[in-house]
Amino acid sequence: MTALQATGLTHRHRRRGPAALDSVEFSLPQGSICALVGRNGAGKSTLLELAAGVDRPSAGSLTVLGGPVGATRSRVGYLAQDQPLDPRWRISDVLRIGAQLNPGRWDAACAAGIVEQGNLSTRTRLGALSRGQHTRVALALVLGKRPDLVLLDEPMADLDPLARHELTGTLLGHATEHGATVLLSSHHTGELADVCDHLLLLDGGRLRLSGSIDDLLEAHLNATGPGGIDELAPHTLVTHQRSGRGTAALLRPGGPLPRTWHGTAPTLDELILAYLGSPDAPALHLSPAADPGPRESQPTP
Ligand SMILES: Nc1ncnc2c1ncn2[C@@H]1O[C@H](COP(=O)(O)OP(=O)(O)OP(=O)(O)O)[C@@H](O)[C@H]1O
Repeated sequence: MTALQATGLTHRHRRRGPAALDSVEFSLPQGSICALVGRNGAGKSTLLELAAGVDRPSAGSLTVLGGPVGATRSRVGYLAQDQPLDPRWRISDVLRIGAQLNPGRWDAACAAGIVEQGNLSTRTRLGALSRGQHTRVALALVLGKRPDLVLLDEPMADLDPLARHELTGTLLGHATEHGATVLLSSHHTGELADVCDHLLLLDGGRLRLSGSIDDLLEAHLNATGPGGIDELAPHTLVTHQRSGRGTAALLRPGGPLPRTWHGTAPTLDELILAYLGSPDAPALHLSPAADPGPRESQPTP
């Protein structure tokens, strides 16, 4: 089943303003853990807000857990970038409200466990917490709901490395145990390969890369060789650099490399940086396995 399906998804925050999302199309299989990446202002938060039902798309459609956004909201957990929790509340108030708002779904032990892991007393007021501790409590509220779809807007930004490690483990444990789908935005691209199996890369409101990370990496090569890029004509160049010894390129192979060239598999970090640094490289959308196969599209000027 598809957890999230966007068709022609377009959103303007102001009626005549620029499109924060422009004709975005993707489908995210249930159970996937998807990284949502892009530069500042790329449209990541906007996409998460639409999926969470905070805002409605200006055009196109978004299907969540097989239904319209409003109909499935009780099964969706959303952690916004600015978590709007009252600083006067104690942690115990948050856990109580979580239980009240989610009758029949609330996992008190899971929520309490996330709080305890951070050595936090439930009597502490939210206003007395550091940003990272505040994020931990907000995550307890989101995961305690046992959501089928977890939407996280830069959840790890304020966390120390150990807390990041612990909460990533908790998140993956939740996803595995409940077959939940996770969509998380992040600027920590180096850490995503260990956590995620799918990727959505947004740039200026347009989707530039989508698909399973394994398939996307397999579709690219780091190529180095003594000649210039004129020797790489059958391949789709994403980025290239001339150095003293020749040329280094990240490309989509369109056949074997020239004999004097050497190819290695890129890392996810290299792939993301290459696309972010090359706004004119053509987009690549690799559909989930059940669909007919790769669709390539040229960016619209
Ligand atoms: N409430 C709003 N009113 C008007 N424009 C907005 C609003 N929220 C976002 N935008 C604009 O929409 C575009 C996408 O913003 P969005 O917050 O979705 O980007 P982002 O990828 O999450 O960025 P960041 O990495 O900085 O969090 C930006 O140009 C931003 O200025």
